[in-house]
Amino acid sequence: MAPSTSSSSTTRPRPTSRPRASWSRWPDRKRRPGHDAGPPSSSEEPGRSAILSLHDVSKSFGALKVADAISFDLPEGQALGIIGPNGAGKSTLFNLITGNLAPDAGRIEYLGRDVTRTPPMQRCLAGMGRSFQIPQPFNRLTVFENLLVAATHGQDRTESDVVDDVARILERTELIEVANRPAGGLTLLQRKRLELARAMATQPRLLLLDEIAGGLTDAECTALIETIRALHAGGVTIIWIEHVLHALTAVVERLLVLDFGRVIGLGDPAEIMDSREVKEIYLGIEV
Ligand SMILES: Nc1ncnc2c1ncn2[C@@H]1O[C@H](COP(=O)(O)OP(=O)(O)OP(=O)(O)O)[C@@H](O)[C@H]1O
Repeated sequence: MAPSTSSSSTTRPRPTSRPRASWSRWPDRKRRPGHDAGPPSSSEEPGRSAILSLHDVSKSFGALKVADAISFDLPEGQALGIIGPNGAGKSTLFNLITGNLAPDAGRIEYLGRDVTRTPPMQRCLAGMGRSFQIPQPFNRLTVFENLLVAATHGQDRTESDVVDDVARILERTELIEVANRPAGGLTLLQRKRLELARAMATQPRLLLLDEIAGGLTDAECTALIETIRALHAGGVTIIWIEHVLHALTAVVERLLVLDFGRVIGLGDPAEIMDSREVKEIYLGIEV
């Protein structure tokens, strides 16, 4: 499919009980980028420790290899874009990073700790936030209530503890005007904003965005880019899977290209977009 939008689905885990992680208070969420704890992994940028490192991570579904010895470091504070043809394994990679899938081989480090077998909820509590390709808010709850749930679920915070945070997020994601509207009645752009806001309400240090610009008009996309840019400027590390390339390259500092579960390119966005592999495999241009 041409790089623009995508329609394949991703299953969202629904809140169930309220698991208490033994290290649910780790790390200190007040710390900002550059004040990391734990032994740093090697990073491609000297002086910036890696918030996330993958070492030869592999995953197969039966005979289909969807992650093939994937390795990379993500320096804290960076925005990394992930592109690749449909079925390349991009959402699977997110599921491996967040713990929704277990790798067959390899190691994943987050904030200097081995989290390869750590359950998704504990990774979320440690600051991994995620938006899903298909927004699935609680439709009968208002926008505000959706954010209250996201901000308190599984955490030691009550609704009154999070009200100020939620109000700030409503402003930053431009949802204030619809705060008291049921999520089921929102436009697509508002649903995308709510998806972003719900991820932000979990207080992420690392924010994973899965095709959040898909299906938006150019004007809506521009508005969303500005919101994501502002979040990134506030210090949040981002990994963003996107087929809307102009949106992605307006924000990210590095691009990773996946094809059949393999990393076939990683580096400066302009150089990556100009590479033969991307032109031939992803853009379908004969070089
Ligand atoms: N749970 C699963 N069981 C079996 N096959 C799966 C499963 N999840 C994904 N796949 C397959 O793995 C491959 C990679 O899927 P994935 O959703 O990660 O690709 P993607 O790059 O995100 O694609 P898109 O751009 O269309 O969203 C696809 O062929 C898909 O059909």
